[in-house]
Amino acid sequence: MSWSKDTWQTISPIYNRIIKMPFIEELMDGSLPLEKFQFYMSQDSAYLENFGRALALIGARAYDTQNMLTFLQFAENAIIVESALHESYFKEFGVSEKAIVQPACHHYINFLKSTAALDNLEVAMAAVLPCFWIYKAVGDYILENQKDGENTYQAWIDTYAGEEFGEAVTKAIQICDEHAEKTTPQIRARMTEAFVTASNLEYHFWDAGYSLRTW
Ligand SMILES: Cc1ncc(CO)c(N)n1
Repeated sequence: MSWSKDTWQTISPIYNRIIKMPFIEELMDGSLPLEKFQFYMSQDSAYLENFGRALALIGARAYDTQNMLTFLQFAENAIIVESALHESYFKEFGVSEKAIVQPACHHYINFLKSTAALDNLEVAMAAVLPCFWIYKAVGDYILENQKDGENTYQAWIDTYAGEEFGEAVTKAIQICDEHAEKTTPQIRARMTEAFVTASNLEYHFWDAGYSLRTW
C-alpha cells in the first residue's frame, strides 16, 4: 500500500471525529454562530500567511526544480487565499484586522514552520499534507451532505470542495508518496508521525473556533 493510503487509514479516527464536530455540522447547515466563524476566520488569516511561509521554505529545500516550483506555487496560492479572505470574508463577516494569534493557531503554525525549517524535507512535506488533504475531504463531505437552500458559508465550502484545490491536493499527495518511497523506514515513520500531529492540530483549530479559545 502507498504511504499516503496507509497514513490516511492511521488518521481516519481523527478525520471521523472532525466531520462530527459541531463546528463542521453547523457550518454544513449554515447555523454556525457568526462569532465562531469570525474567530475562525481571523485565526485562519494568520494561519494561511504562515502556512505560505512554511510552503515557501519547503520549496527552497526541494531536491529538484520541479518540486521547488510546485511548492512555491502552493505558497503563492496560500497568500492568494489569504488576501481573498481579507477582500471578501473580512468585509462580509465583519472580521476586524490583525487578531492576536490564539493558542491552537499558534501551536499549529509554529509546528509547521519549525518542521519546515529543521526537519528532514520528507517529514516537512508530510507535515503540511493534512492542511491540503483534510480540507479537501471536509469540503467534499460538506458539499455531499448539506441540505439544499441558502448557506451563509457556501463560498467557504466551495473553495475547498472545488476542483482547483482538488488538483493541488492530488499533487501534494503524489509528491509525498514519491518521497516516502525513496527514503528510509525511519524517516518514513517520522513522516507518518508528522502527518498525525498535523491532523490533530487541524482538529484543535476547529475546536478552538467553536469554543472561542483564547490565551
Ligand atoms: C487551519 C487550516 N488548515 C488548512 C487550511 C487549508 O489550506 C486552512 N485554510 N486552514
